[in-house]
Amino acid sequence: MTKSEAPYARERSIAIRAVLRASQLTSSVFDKLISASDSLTKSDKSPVTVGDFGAQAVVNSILATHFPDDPIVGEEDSSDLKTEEGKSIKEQVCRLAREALKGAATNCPGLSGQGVQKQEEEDLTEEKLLAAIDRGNHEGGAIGRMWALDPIDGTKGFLRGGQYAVCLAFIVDGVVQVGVMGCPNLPISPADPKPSGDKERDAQVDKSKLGTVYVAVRGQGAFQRTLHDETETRISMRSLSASKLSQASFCESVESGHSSHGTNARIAELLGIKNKSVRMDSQAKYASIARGDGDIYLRLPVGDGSYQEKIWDHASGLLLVEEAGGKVTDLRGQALNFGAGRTLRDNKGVVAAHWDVHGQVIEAVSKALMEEGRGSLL
Ligand SMILES: Nc1ncnc2c1ncn2[C@@H]1O[C@H](COP(=O)(O)OS(=O)(=O)O)[C@@H](OP(=O)(O)O)[C@H]1O
Ligand SMILES: [Mg+2]
Ligand SMILES: [Mg+2]
Ligand SMILES: [Mg+2]
Repeated sequence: MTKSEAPYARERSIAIRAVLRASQLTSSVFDKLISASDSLTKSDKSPVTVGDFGAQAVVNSILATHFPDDPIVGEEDSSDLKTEEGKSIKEQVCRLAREALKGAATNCPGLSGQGVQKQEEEDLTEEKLLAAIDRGNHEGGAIGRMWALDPIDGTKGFLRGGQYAVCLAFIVDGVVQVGVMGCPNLPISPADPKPSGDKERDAQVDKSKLGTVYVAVRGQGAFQRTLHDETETRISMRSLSASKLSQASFCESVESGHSSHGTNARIAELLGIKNKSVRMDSQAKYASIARGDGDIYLRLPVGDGSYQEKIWDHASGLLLVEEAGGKVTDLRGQALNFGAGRTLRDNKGVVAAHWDVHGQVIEAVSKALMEEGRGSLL
C-alpha cells in the first residue's frame, strides 16, 4: 500500500501542514512578541495569548479549506477578542494569521502546491479570521467525523519559555484516528537539553536543536519529524517488563493544580520507582514517553476530581502513545471516551504506560487513592 492510499492519508497530510504553520506562528510569537500585553486571562482564570488565538485561526482556516464540512472542537473562541481589552490582541492575531497562511514567515518544506496555497490565502479579512477561530465551537459527540484542536497546549509553559504543543486530532465516531503534535521547544535528539522555563538554564540551550513534530495514524505507527525536515523516523516506547518497573521514570504536570503530585509520588513509591519525576508542561509528556525518554505519564485528579479533562488535551497524545506501544486509560483502567462531548466526562484522570506494565500501574493507582480516602474516584 502506498502512503497516499493508506487510510486517512489526506487528513494526515493536511493536519501536518496545519500544525507546521501554526507552530511557526507560535514560535515567532514567542521570539518577537510575547509580553504581558499579549495575553488575556479567561473567565476560568487561565491564560490565553496571541499565539493561542493565532494558531487556532490558522489551523481552522486550513481545515475549512480542505474539509469544509468537518466540525472542529477547539479550545479557544473569539469572544475575548471582540472586547475593548482584546482589540490590540485581535489586530496582532489577524496580522500573524495572515502572515502564517501566506507562508510568509517561513516556508513549509514538502508541502507546496500553488492551488492549495491560493485557496488558503483567500478571504483573510478580520471577520473571516474571527469566524475561523469560532469554527472550533462544536459540541463534539460520538457520531461522524470531527477534529479536536488545542492551538497551544501548556499555555503556562509557553509563557515561561518551557514546553508547549500544538495539538490536532482527527476523530471518527468517537475514536481518534489521526494525531499530530508540534513541539517547537522539544529537542530533536532526547540527549540534548530542553527548555524548562528556567531563564538562566535555558540560555544555554541550543535553539537550532529544538523543534519536533509527531504524527500517528491508527494502525500505522508513530513517527517523529522536525519542524524543518519532513523525514519521518518511527518512534516506540521503551520496553518495560514487570520485573524492571522499578527502573521506570514518570512524567507529570508542572502545575500541582492540574494533577496531584502527592498521589503520583505515592504511586511511584508503591511501584518501587526511585527516579525523580520529570515535570513538563503540555502533551509533550505523551510525546516524551512515546519516544522512550520516559515510561509513564500520570495525571491524577486533585481534590474531589470534579474537573473534567478536555478532549483536545489528550486526543493527539493518546494516539501517539498507543501507536508507540502504550496503553492510555483513565484511573480505573477504562478507555477514554472522546465521543462524550467537549470533555472526557465519562473518565477521571489519565494513566499512560507500556502495555506490559499498565495493569500494575493501575493497581498502584487504586491503592494510593484508597489510602488517601479518595476511593470514591474508583
Ligand atoms: N484543574 C485542572 N485539572 C487538570 N487540567 C487542567 C485544570 N485546569 C486546566 N487544565 C488543563 O491543563 C492543561 C495543561 O496541562 P499540563 O499538563 O500541560 O499542565 S502543566 O502546564 O504541566 O502544569 C491546560 O491546557 P491549556 O489551557 O491548553 O494550556 C488546561 O486545559
Ligand atoms: Mg491544553
Ligand atoms: Mg490550549
Ligand atoms: Mg488554555
